[in-house]
Amino acid sequence: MTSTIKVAVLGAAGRMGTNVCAAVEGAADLELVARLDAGDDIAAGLAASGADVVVDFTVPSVTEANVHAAIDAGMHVVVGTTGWDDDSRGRVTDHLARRAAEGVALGVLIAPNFGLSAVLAMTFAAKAARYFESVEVVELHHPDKVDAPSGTARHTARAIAAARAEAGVAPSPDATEDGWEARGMDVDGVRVHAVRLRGLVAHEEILLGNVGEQLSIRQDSFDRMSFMPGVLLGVREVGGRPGLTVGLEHVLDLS
Ligand SMILES: NC(=O)C1=CN([C@@H]2O[C@H](COP(=O)(O)OP(=O)(O)OC[C@H]3O[C@@H](n4cnc5c(N)ncnc54)[C@H](OP(=O)(O)O)[C@@H]3O)[C@@H](O)[C@H]2O)C=CC1
Ligand SMILES: O=C(O)C1=N[C@H](C(=O)O)C[C@H](O)C1
Repeated sequence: MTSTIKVAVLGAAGRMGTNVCAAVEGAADLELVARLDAGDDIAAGLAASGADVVVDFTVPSVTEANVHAAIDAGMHVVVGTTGWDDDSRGRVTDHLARRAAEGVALGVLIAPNFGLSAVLAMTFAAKAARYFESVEVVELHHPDKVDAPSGTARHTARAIAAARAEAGVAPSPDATEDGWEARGMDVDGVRVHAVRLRGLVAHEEILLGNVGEQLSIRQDSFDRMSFMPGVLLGVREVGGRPGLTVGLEHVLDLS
């Protein structure tokens, strides 16, 4: 008989956390052992839970501390929260290496987006990026989102920039002088624009242009249920992937 994976959810009362708790409870091979949220003692709650895997959908200001607490507790981690950069990811990699040296092999998966449509849109955009003179990213979200641009848009822009650099493609042409906020945020040389609109959930469009033609790659998450298959896949897979993995595309083997 195979044993169930015990799961603790951080940010359990939030928009994503609520859905994750329900998805875990609905999966026969998973067991929800803790719902922790703001005001809880995360380290004590994790220690009491006996979780195998911790899922974090909290806020950018606390997610890194939560991940380190989970690693200290000897638990694998699946992270959907945004706000990560090279420095914070590096500290997680170092912490995992120290734990591995102690004989505790743990996996952390940080995925800016767990939606299949979003992961595929990012992958297709990176593949197309070398063939177009211009490329820009537009992300569109609900107005209760605390950060901008989205983690997905940053991840998309980074992947596009890396693909263009590898192919030796010139920067997108732009005659605008410096200081024009309307041109969006420069993420590794790719312009990213953020829309906040009541009624939206999570959406992204990547625009690629050449003389006389345009390719638009668009994905829409109309419901947070769209993220759940990816989250559950991450929970099932993270224990078999020691170290830090960034992006669900690596778990899906789309890279
Ligand atoms: N990777 C992906 O596929 C997706 C990622 N996201 C990201 O997930 C994150 C959460 O989004 P969303 O659910 O919409 O946000 P919510 O604000 O609805 O949920 C966040 C929850 O975390 C709680 N929280 C705050 N501080 C702590 C803490 N120290 N410990 C534990 N819990 C805490 C909040 O409590 P309180 O409200 O009381 O402060 C709240 O209940 C965001 O970064 C978002 O961008 C969202 C959707 C998909
Ligand atoms: O806050 C959200 O809602 C979302 N956040 C993630 C992001 O910033 O990319 C993922 C998705 O876009 C929904």
